[in-house]
Amino acid sequence: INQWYPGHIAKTEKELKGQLKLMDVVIEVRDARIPLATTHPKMDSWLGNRRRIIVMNREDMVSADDRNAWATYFSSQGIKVIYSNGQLGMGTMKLGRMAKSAASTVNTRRREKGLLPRPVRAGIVGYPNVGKSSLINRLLKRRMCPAAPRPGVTRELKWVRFGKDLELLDSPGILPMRISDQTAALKLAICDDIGERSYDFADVAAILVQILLRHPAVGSEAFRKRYKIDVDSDCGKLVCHK
Ligand SMILES: Nc1nc2c(ncn2[C@@H]2O[C@H](COP(=O)(O)OP(=O)(O)OP(=O)(O)O)[C@@H](O)[C@H]2O)c(=O)[nH]1
Repeated sequence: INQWYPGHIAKTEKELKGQLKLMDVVIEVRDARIPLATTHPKMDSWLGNRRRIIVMNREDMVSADDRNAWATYFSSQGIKVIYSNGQLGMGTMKLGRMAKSAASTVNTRRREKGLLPRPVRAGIVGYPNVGKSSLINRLLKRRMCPAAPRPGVTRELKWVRFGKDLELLDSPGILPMRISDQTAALKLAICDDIGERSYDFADVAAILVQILLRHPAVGSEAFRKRYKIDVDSDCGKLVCHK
């Protein structure tokens, strides 16, 4: 899987850091199928002491067992997660409430300094194509940002009021992709979270088949049933060819 141009990564990183500075609370959207592959190792250091809420989007694409397992995993690290469906808008009201309460210290501090309270500023960030725009549209119940099934379509900066004490950055912050981690990159390609031009479609398909053949819940029997092909000792490439 190809690396982005270094210049492109540096620009995205700079843009993101500028946006993060403006946020009281950061809503990080991940793909619930591959939550560890849809974050960046530098995320913690970029956040500083800003509060973070992790949104596991595309909850419709994972089983209840997997949802519970990930929730347990994150809560053991003291991280709050919320599941959402950007298409149907599930989880968005709760997210609004969580964002407000996560950043309530902003106004405690302002009051201590004798300042009037101001709306809490929340921003949505995440990898390309994880569902950031869909989620913002759902939160705002309007189609403000273009939601497209194509990675990397959004830009520009504007705050939008959400209720009387929350403001939302209307354009999502895009995390620069960590393509140097090939295991993560492969998962992104498989889940269609990365542009098709960045990888060889046939190679990724072959690896996916290989993974599925070895997976206890799938295996060669599933291939036999679904595609009516015999795949016992075949490699992924051969199965794709069949
Ligand atoms: N199945 C499913 N699809 C979703 C969900 N949320 C978003 N999508 C779809 O995922 C695709 C990407 O959604 P976007 O909202 O454009 O993603 P984005 O993160 O804003 O993408 P960029 O602006 O390219 O960074 C669209 O085709 C959405 O319809 C969800 O919860 N479940």
